[in-house]
Amino acid sequence: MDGVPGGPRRGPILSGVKTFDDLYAELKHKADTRPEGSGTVAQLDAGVHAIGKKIVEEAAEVWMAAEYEGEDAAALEISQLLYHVQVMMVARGISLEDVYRKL
Ligand SMILES: N=c1c2ncn([C@@H]3O[C@H](COP(=O)(O)OP(=O)(O)OP(=O)(O)O)[C@@H](O)[C@H]3O)c2ncn1[C@@H]1O[C@H](COP(=O)(O)O)[C@@H](O)[C@H]1O
Repeated sequence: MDGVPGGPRRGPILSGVKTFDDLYAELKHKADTRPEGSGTVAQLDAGVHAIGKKIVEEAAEVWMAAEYEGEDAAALEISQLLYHVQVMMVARGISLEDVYRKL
């Protein structure tokens, strides 16, 4: 996603790895440009209700993986939950700064 406005930003620890901020910039870019075949665009078109259901589903998968599976499986589910939360942010026009201000 090099060349996408707003990202990528590489820190010393996560060199070469997509960060939370990178992903948000990528999803925002997808929303703005609506490329063919983008799952994110399909999710955005499905709407806030459908995205919300996906968040709940992924949150349950995080819980189950954390309780019954290994760290790698739990990390995968957490990454998917973060993705769907970001899709919701883009759908509702909530920026990273809006959220960071609440942390
Ligand atoms: N990080 C993600 C990501 N995490 C999760 N997902 C979606 O969420 C689903 C979660 O997996 P599950 O196993 O729960 O899915 P499932 O129930 O089998 O899937 P569905 O039938 O609900 O799609 C995946 O199938 C993906 O559709 C993601 N989709 C996209 N990304 C990243 O988002 C960016 C934009 O993606 P596109 O919009 O597809 O180009 C790219 O960098 C992608 O790597």
